[in-house]
Amino acid sequence: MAKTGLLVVTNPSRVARVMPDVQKHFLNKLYIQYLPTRLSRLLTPTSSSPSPPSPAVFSKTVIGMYSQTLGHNLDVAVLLAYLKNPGLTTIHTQKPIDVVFFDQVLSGDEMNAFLKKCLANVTVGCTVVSLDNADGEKPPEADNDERMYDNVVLGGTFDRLHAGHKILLSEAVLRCRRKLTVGVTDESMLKSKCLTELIGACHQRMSDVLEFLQDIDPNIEYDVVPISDPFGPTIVEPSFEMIVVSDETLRGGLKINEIRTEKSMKPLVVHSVNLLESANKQEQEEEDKVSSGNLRLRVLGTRLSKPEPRPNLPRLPYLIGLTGGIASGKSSVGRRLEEMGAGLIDCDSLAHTLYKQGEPLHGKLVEFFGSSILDAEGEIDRKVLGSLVFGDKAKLSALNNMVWPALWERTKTEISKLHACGKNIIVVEAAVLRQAGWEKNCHEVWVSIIPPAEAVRRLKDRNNLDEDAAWARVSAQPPNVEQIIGATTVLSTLWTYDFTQRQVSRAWRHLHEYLEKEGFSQGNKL
Ligand SMILES: CC(C)(COP(=O)(O)OP(=O)(O)OC[C@H]1O[C@@H](n2cnc3c(N)ncnc32)[C@H](O)[C@@H]1O)[C@@H](O)C(=O)NCCC(=O)NCCS
Ligand SMILES: Nc1ncnc2c1ncn2[C@@H]1O[C@H](COP(=O)(O)OP(=O)(O)OP(=O)(O)O)[C@@H](O)[C@H]1O
Repeated sequence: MAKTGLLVVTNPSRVARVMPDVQKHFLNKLYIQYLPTRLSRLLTPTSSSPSPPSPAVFSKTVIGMYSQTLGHNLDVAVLLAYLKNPGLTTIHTQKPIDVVFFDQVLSGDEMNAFLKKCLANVTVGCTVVSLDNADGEKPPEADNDERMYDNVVLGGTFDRLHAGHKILLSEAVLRCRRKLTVGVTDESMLKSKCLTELIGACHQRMSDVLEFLQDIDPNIEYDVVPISDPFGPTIVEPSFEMIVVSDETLRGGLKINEIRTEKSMKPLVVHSVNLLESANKQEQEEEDKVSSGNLRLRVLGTRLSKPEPRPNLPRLPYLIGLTGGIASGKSSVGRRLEEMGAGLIDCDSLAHTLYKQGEPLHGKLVEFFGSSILDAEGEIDRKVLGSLVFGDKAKLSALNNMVWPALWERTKTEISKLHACGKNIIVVEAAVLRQAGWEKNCHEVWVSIIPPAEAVRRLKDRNNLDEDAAWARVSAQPPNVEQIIGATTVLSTLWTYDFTQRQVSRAWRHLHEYLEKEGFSQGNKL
């Protein structure tokens, strides 16, 4: 079950040291509360100090704490409400806390008193752990930019909210007194992003941002809005005072100010944060910075969802429908799976055998389309047939209605043959898997994707098509976002052959783990 922890730190430089102990508790979410004044202050509050420091002084501390949790695969949220309002005596979290860690040795009484008095949301069996870590590391320096603003703004895509995003959002919250507006890019702005198909829906990203913000400081007003250009509300709303950007988006902030000045609006204070570098690059294809693109790359070849139950199918042979757009690399993925031990059926090649003279389909097609589709030897000329159906929906659908059922019958025969030869996992590679409704005949679907522009490039190379003809082919197909709906595994052949191989190996390994866990093997070799 998902577990949530709270790490109470008195020395923020010690987070990295205590993380391995925290990890032993199998958490998936970790709140961090930095208490610059000692715990005893929270337990026996006196009147708050006459002039608490500006929360902005904690900027480097907060950034430092996020950096120290990198590589631990945990959803971390550094709580800011208490740092902004030292008079608060209770720590609020949206998720109930199952375990509280302290970065210092405390008595059982002290820890239980903290649990009772200072935490608003704990589970019934919440436990406390005192992590014995000697002092040593110096706390980070305070930030000397102490300015705060009533109205702060920032923007982003915020896919798979990561530590870089959280730093940016925290910088805004620390400096915001009243209202924070966050622009979240809608689908129209994502076309050029790598693996754009794997970016979450705009409403989901907006709700993740809002949940994070309400966790770290529930005491300011949030307005999270979709944006469909790089400026969002910043060029129409005069009340904004400060914008938070990073080194890489600084130019966007400056452009906003150019436009505001042209429109006689006060320019924004542009607060820029350094890019957070990645601590654990897992693939050489990843960027050096912490990024959503890296997280999307890591998803390739993993299991995205549980397959829908298929009570209509025998448990073995286990059938994987492999599909994807034209030139997306289906065949090369299929071949790799075959090398790893799967049975492979290439429906495209199989279809060609059905067109041969003597096959029932041959006669049916001649009857429907006429003998003009035959070549001198009496074989069906697929090019001529293609030209008859291309651009004529009714004819294309008539052809499909003849070919698809016959092709699935032949596929079933091939499946039986491969199973009889000992293949318990069989890959059915078919470009038309979805359109023909064959996903229901398979236990699960895997999809290979590449950006449309790359498909065009490959078609020009491989099929000698000109640019327009290549685009016509690519555009006639269902887009990648539709192809991946319900797929358990997504792969992409956009990078090197070696990276494709690593994705396929990962997918094959994860599939075996899943099949073993679900009892598909029943003693059979998979
Ligand atoms: C057009 C914009 C909003 C699109 O956002 P983008 O797709 O880059 O968002 P993404 O989710 O990748 O990142 C969001 C923000 O976090 C920053 N960020 C991302 N990774 C990191 C990191 N590792 N370290 C620090 N900051 C990071 C980005 O630089 C960006 O500022 C952005 O690029 C931009 O130009 N921002 C400046 C202007 C602005 O904020 N406009 C909207 C105002 S509502
Ligand atoms: N990293 C890569 N992994 C696999 N294939 C790649 C890669 N890079 C380029 N390609 C090329 O992409 C082209 C398309 O691959 P393939 O024939 O496997 O696709 P396909 O989806 O089966 O195509 P189609 O449906 O058009 O028959 C091939 O020419 C292949 O060499």
